[in-house]
Parts: sequence; structure tokens; C-alpha cells
Amino acid sequence: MTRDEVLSQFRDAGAILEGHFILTSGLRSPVFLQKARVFMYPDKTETLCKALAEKIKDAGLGEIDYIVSPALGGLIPGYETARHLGVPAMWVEREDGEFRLRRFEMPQGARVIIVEDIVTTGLSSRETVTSLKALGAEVLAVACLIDRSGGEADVSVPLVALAEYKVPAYEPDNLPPELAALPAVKPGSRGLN
Ligand SMILES: O=P(O)(O)OC[C@H]1O[C@H](OP(=O)(O)OP(=O)(O)O)[C@H](O)[C@@H]1O
Ligand SMILES: O=C(O)c1cc(=O)[nH]c(=O)[nH]1
Ligand SMILES: [Mg+2]
Repeated sequence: MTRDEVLSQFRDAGAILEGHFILTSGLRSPVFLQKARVFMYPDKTETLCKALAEKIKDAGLGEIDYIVSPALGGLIPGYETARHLGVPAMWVEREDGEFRLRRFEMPQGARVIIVEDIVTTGLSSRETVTSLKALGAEVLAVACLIDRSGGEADVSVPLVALAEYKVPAYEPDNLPPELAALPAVKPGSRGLN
């Protein structure tokens, strides 16, 4: 899929939101990719994740034992990408703020690809890599649907992005006036009680 085809799937689902958003990293942005509005549609999700699975295969990473995704956003694309790769999918979820593989066993040395929905700073992906390495997994790569950093994010392992879409993000104490004038909302699940 081309970058424009990937972005069209998001645009057609009404998933490219404009306003003032607090991102999971704490950065602020005038654009939010509300992936849940894409994952509402099984056909769109299948199209995107089939293409991501092909890109993962083309990356030549060798045998893959498991896909693991960070909840919540990674759950649906992780499952669907795993389906196209023919491997099982697990997820990590936050417990006391830390990603944990609460419901599954990870065999020592298992070869894992992490599937994320969106990468902005790479923070959530790095947290996922750390949690899986601590269990003895070999993390081959992170794969995501959209890399908002335009290739700049450090996920601590190779990053396979279906599309890059560079979107501005600002430190909260350095906002452009037109962004500061809008009320801020935080759509993601980090820090929710
Ligand atoms: O690269 P980063 O700077 O970490 O940003 C990207 C992360 O932000 C979102 O998750 P969020 O924590 O908002 O919660 P969600 O998965 O429940 O949407 C998204 O699903 C990624 O996991
Ligand atoms: O950085 C984030 O938290 C983030 C950005 C985005 O566009 N979409 C999303 O789900 N999370
Ligand atoms: Mg997430």
C-alpha cells in the first residue's frame, strides 16, 4: 500500500481528528489519529494489517513465534496482523502503570514482533520491548500502521512502518498560540483509572 492509500483509509473512516490533543508522551498536537474509528471497520482493518504483514515478511526478520501488542490501541491490529502471518497474538496491558504480559506465558528465547497502531515518540514501543526482553523474549522489530515521527522515533529495535505521516507535536510549555487557545483533550488510555 502507498502512504496515500494508508492515509485514505484513516481519512475515509473519519479518524484524522483536528483540535488540541494531549498525547500519551505528554506532547500536544493539533492532529490525532483516532485509530479506533478505523478498527470499527473489519474490511479497513484487514486491508491495512494484511499490507503490514506483507511488509513484515519482506523485512526478512526470519521465523516469528508471536506477535505482541500494547493495549489498548495495539490489540486489534496485532490480532489481525498475526492472522495474516499465521502466528499467535498476545498483548501486554498496564498494571500499576507498567506493561505486563498478564494473561500469557512467554517461552524463553521466543522470537517476537511487536505490533503497534501509531508510533509518535516511540515511548510505548520501548516500554513494550523492555517488558518482553525482561521475560527472555527476542524482540525482532516493532511494526506499526503509522509512524507520526516521520522516521525519527527510537523504538530501540528496527521499526517497520506501513506509512510515515509527520505530524507536529509540541512541549506543553511551548505551544503555538492557536493551539493554546483550544481546550485540550486526552483520547488515549495511559493514566486512566
Ligand atoms: O510513540 P508514543 O509516543 O508512545 O505514542 C504512541 C502510543 O500512543 C497511543 O497509545 P495510548 O497510550 O494513548 O493508549 P491506547 O493504546 O489505549 O490508545 C498509541 O496506541 C501508541 O501506543
Ligand atoms: O501519540 C499519541 O498518543 C497518539 C497519537 C495519535 O495520533 N493517535 C494515537 O492514538 N496516539
Ligand atoms: Mg497505545
